[in-house]
Amino acid sequence: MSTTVTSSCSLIPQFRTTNDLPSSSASKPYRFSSIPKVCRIRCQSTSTDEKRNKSRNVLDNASNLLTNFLSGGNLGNMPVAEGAHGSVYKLAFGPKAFVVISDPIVARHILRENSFSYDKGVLADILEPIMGKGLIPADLETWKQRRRVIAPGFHTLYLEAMVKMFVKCSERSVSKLEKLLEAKNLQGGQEIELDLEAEFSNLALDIIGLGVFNYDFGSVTKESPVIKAVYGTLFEAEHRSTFYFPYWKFPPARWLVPRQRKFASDLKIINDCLDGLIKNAKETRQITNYNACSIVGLLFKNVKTFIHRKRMLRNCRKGTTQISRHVNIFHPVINLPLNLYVSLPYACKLFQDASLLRFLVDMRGVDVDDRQYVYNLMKQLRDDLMTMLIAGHETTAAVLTWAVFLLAQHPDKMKKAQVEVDAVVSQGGINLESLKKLEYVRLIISESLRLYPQPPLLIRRSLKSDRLPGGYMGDKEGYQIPAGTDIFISTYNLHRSPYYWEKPNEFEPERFLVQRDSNGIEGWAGFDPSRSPGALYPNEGVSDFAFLPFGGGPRRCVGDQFALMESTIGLAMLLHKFDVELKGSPESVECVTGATIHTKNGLFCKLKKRSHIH
Ligand code: HEM
Repeated sequence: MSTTVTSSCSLIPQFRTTNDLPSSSASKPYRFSSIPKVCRIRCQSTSTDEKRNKSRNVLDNASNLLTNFLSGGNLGNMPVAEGAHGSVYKLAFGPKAFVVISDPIVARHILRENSFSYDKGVLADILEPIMGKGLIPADLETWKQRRRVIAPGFHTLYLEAMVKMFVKCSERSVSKLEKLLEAKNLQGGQEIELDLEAEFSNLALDIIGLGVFNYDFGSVTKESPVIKAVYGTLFEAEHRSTFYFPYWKFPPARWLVPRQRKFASDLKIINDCLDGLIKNAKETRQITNYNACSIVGLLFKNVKTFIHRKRMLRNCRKGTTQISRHVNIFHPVINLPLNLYVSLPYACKLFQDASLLRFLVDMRGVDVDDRQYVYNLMKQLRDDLMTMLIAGHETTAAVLTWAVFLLAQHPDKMKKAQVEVDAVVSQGGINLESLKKLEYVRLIISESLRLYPQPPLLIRRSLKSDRLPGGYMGDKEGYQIPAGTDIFISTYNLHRSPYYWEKPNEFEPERFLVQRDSNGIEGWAGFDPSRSPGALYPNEGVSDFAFLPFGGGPRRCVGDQFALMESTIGLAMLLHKFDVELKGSPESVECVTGATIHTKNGLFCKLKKRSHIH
């Protein structure tokens, strides 16, 4: 049972519904939350009755005391959450104060300008048992090493191979729906009713399994112990994020509490599966002799270019530079033979197994004589894979769910998207190139992420004292915060703020095409798509940190393009075949658990085959 704290503050998410938050129902085992109960707040009332004010003051004083005690400093002049929206405010929550940020200037400071003064705080505490030292919860030192290794994995050739896989997996999902409809037709029915959220969850799981470790969960068509274990782990993450104290940290609880025993056994199933996949990837490793390219390089250009090339290749082998850059340094015309020599073997391998695991194992190498090294490498790989499995699954499923939820309420926009999709499909189908023509579908995905960001909060903890900017309408002097301050950057508030968005609560995918000036907001550069020419999707750069679906700064999502392309393709292929209507009232479905905003009881829809499809 989840407790909802009624507050007059503007901490996200502000729900339109007054329904209770979902309990940890067994019918929805895959719901994942990585944000603790303290974030699960709804703004329901603006009542300022004296009694509540008094108790709030008591709480505020208590939280100040505790925060001072824990971090040796105080939150000084920062306003307390009381009724009004604010850029920066302090929220007394039980015996602890949290700082809530709903301002792009302050978000930019924390995420980009002073990013290395913050770590993941509460989020890391919760995720560490599951993701270990994976990128999301990792401390700064670990993160620096890991990010350098993983980010290059998302290079252009990889994304190209992924697009093909997204199409295949989406076809599998759509064909399952078609079969259901055919069966219904036999009984005289014209449409099927089903929970699209569950379908999207299966699709996203299959895609992430193939994209990250070339493992086909096949969850669209079957269940397996590994899938069950994945959902079980996510379920436990949700429990942990919403429980009052971390009892699981006491070793006996791991044996005595049945759910903790189950969690351990789920983790073991997943880890065994990952270990098997890593072992297999290691055994089938084919060392591409990238250094040999340096000899061929002598034939080309001058010595300076050669040295530069050699350095890039060395880095590439170590995994410290991006393969896309590495491929680019071989000028396509001048160095054609060299280019082919390097990229063909890699491209061939991509054809067989394009997964990130393949890339990480091939590029990093394994010194089989050093057992400790191998152990660490295995552990590191496992944490990385687990992190991406979790980070890339529920988030994408939620984006697709909300996109359909919004489209079903705007049939004109659904039609517009279908016209676009039909044109692209009739000209040869969906691929990386034709994705560029799916502009409206891409905008729909971005607008869904604006209205329903996943996660709705970014969590940080200050590692040292800092002075936050005051932000729009805040204190010009800014706000001093001590080390240890817990911070929530409320993307949900930011994405729906009337200061940065016109008609902020309306579904208007076209808004991303229009420039918006800073509206007199000092320190904010406004919204300007031309700041990121050629980008397929709007980002924090074009909005100067008013649009943060993938975070911003160095700890920005590493899988953003993967996720956006996957969602665009999944949605386009569904809309090509079906008209979708919501079953039930839209107001009754909005709900949240930490990492994703999801529906209360699934997204039940009616699917009708479109008349032009035979
Ligand atoms: C629509 C889908 C997705 C959304 C909305 C999303 C959102 C985010 C956000 C907001 C962050 C930053 C968190 C923070 O600053 O605290 C993040 C980080 C991350 N995401 Fe995603 N993500 C998505 C899909 C994916 C996918 C598909 C992958 C992997 C294949 C992925 C891997 C990661 C990783 C590894 C990080 C940590 C990056 C770092 O700290 O360096 N995400 N994601």
